[in-house]
Amino acid sequence: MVVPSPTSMIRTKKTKAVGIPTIDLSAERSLLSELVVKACEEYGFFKVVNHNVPKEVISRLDEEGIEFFSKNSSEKCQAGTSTPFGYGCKNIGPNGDKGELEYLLLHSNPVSISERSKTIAKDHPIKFSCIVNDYIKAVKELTCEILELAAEGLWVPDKSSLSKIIKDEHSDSLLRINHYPPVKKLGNENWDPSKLHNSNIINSNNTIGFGEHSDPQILTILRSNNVGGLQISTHHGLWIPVPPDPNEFYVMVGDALQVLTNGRFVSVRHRVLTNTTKPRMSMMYFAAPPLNWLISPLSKMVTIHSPSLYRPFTWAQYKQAAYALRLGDTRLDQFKVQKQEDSNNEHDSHSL
Ligand SMILES: C=C1C[C@]23C[C@@]1(O)CC[C@H]2[C@@]12CCC[C@@](C)(C(=O)O1)[C@H]2[C@@H]3C(=O)O
Ligand SMILES: O=C(O)CCC(=O)C(=O)O
Ligand SMILES: [Fe+2]
Repeated sequence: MVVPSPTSMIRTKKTKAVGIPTIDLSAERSLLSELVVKACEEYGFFKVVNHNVPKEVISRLDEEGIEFFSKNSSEKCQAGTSTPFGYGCKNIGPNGDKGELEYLLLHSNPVSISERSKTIAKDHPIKFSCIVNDYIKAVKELTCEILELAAEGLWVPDKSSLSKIIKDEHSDSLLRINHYPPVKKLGNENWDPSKLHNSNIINSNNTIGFGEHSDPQILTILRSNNVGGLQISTHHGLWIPVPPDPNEFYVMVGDALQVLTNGRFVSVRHRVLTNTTKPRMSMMYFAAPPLNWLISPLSKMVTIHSPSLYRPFTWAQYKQAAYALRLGDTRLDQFKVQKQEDSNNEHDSHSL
């Protein structure tokens, strides 16, 4: 069932109740597929409960994250500076984006994990890789289950047309563990508005942990400790705080799924604000296609009345475009099919 969770209910100025959908995966399948499609259409975001990811798989990765981030900075830097994989601190991506966080970014490939484990967990690399692999295996199964439900709900003839992209052995999926140390509220005596310029301070209480963006991949499966800060933007541009829940997962529609569904699902824009007293730790599985996978709307999503909105591109081309842009940029614009009138106008202006 989709039930707006009471803690996530907030009221806009027009006193409209807005709640994040929660989907109980133990419900009946035909109902579930409808609910997944509805949540993906309305928010591009929902929470799943009764997800079958074992508690120990989650708690063991949690412990590894806590142990790693409690090390001193020179020890953490030995994990290799993020280019893009390894340890990163404050710098997000290659184009000058910054946030009040540190993170570990890993490729989901077991060979890559095994290599990275030697520098991330020097004294127990094999244990660390097993814990990471177990977590990835479990969340990958959850991702495939959700993608199969989505395909069923969209009445796509081949129910595996989305999940098979993630199941491919060359899938470019990633795992990221983010750690947001608390950022103290500025006392009035320190309050210098000139310092606001170009900084991550958005008001006197919170700083930006991770700036507004959408995830480029197909689906993101997110889990965090009990400290909030994540916010999602509704299709109307309203920011909704997401209540933290260490036992459950949140699911986000990414840009690639927006294309595969020909815009019926829209990737969710989100951001993280830091807490003033407590550290937030979150872990994201970014489910992605193989690099050479050609991404274009599923044929069922293209009709005479809803022609393809995007031109086909490979995941490698999309990644290249994403990495050439800033975090908050809308990268999909570059891949949109131009409307007939636009191209006519363009033609007119050229011929002037
Ligand atoms: C600024 C950037 C960081 C990012 C790559 C990018 O150029 C634009 C997309 C960003 C993002 C957001 C979701 C997770 C992530 C790993 C990804 O695939 O795209 C990050 C990239 C990153 O942190 O390297
Ligand atoms: O840390 C979070 O809760 C979300 C981080 C995020 O959006 C990302 O890493 O892409
Ligand atoms: Fe994100």
